Amino acid sequence: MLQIPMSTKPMPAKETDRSAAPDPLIEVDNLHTHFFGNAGLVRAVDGVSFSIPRGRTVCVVGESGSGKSITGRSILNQVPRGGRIVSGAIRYRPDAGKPPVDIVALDPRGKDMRAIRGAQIALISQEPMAALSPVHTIGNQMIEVIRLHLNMGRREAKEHAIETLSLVGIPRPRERMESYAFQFSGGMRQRVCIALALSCRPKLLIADEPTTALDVTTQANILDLLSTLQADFNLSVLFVTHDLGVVSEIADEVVVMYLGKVVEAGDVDTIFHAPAHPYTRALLQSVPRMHGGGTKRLPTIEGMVPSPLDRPQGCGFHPRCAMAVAGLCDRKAPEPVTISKGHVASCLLHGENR
Ligand SMILES: Nc1ncnc2c1ncn2[C@@H]1O[C@H](COP(=O)(O)OP(=O)(O)OP(=O)(O)O)[C@@H](O)[C@H]1O
Repeated sequence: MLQIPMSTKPMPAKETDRSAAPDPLIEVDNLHTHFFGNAGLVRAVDGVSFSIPRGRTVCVVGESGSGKSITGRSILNQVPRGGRIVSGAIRYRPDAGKPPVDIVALDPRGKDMRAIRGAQIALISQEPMAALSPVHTIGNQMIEVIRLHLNMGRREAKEHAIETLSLVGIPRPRERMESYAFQFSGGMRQRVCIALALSCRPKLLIADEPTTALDVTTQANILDLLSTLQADFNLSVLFVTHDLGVVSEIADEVVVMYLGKVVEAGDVDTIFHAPAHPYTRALLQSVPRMHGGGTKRLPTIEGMVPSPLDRPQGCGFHPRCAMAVAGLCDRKAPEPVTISKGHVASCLLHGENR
């Protein structure tokens, strides 16, 4: 069964200026990231393409194992042990109008990638304790990162760290510089992680389920904070989540993944109100509604996500798809089809796939 937590607002709420910037910050182009384990090859990311506009939030959604996190790690050029990017491009354009840097072409441990990771592209994840050192004060951790990337002296870096803690809503930030991670509550600790991630004023924040471990009120506060910071710093955010309620509140664009592939992508209103892929429709139907649902049982998607080691032939979703056509969907792999401007779906029932 899908793990999509109850949200108080399952429908889109975000007002967005859609005069889209033509020059995206990041273009992921036909990316393949694989793991080479004893059990076999796992195509965690299997030909993924999408872009992240400047100052916008792109939410990546899908069931567990669909490749959301590994897509984020690939953009950081920090694939976990046993895996690597095998092909594709990740074009990063820090300066609009200038030629991009291909992150895939950079040595993951080299100087150029280290100058980007953490400073220009930063990560916050579900577990703040994993990102924070238990033996160094918050202040020292922030000062170290700031000095490493921003060429500041210790005193200037300290003031910059205090200012950043204040920006994320840490009370008495000068005093709290002396605290250790365990001395903060869960929500405050996630704020500290956001401060650490934003301390070098990155252009892209990769947020991997950052609110999943938090209670509903703290989650809402953190989402509000991210929206404010995004507007203040023209930050782009890649937000990885299971929770379509969260997506409805924060996304500009949505990328729906299944078995390592993008099955549908488009702006948030289109994905919520005119989804084209049966998987997206099934995900949306499985979200509990606060109003109008009566006592009817909630629909869920039949079946389990197949093992990545034993992928179905044809469309990966066909064994669970209510609309699958025998002899077609179990044989032919769908290509992405443009449904309307900015709206793409990979389904054999659409466009040239038919
Ligand atoms: N360190 C690893 N070693 C081997 N395989 C991995 C590793 N990390 C991820 N994978 C595999 O890559 C695929 C994609 O994993 P990923 O973590 O990106 O999924 P996800 O959509 O983020 O899921 P979740 O929501 O559960 O985090 C899965 O099949 C997973 O088993």
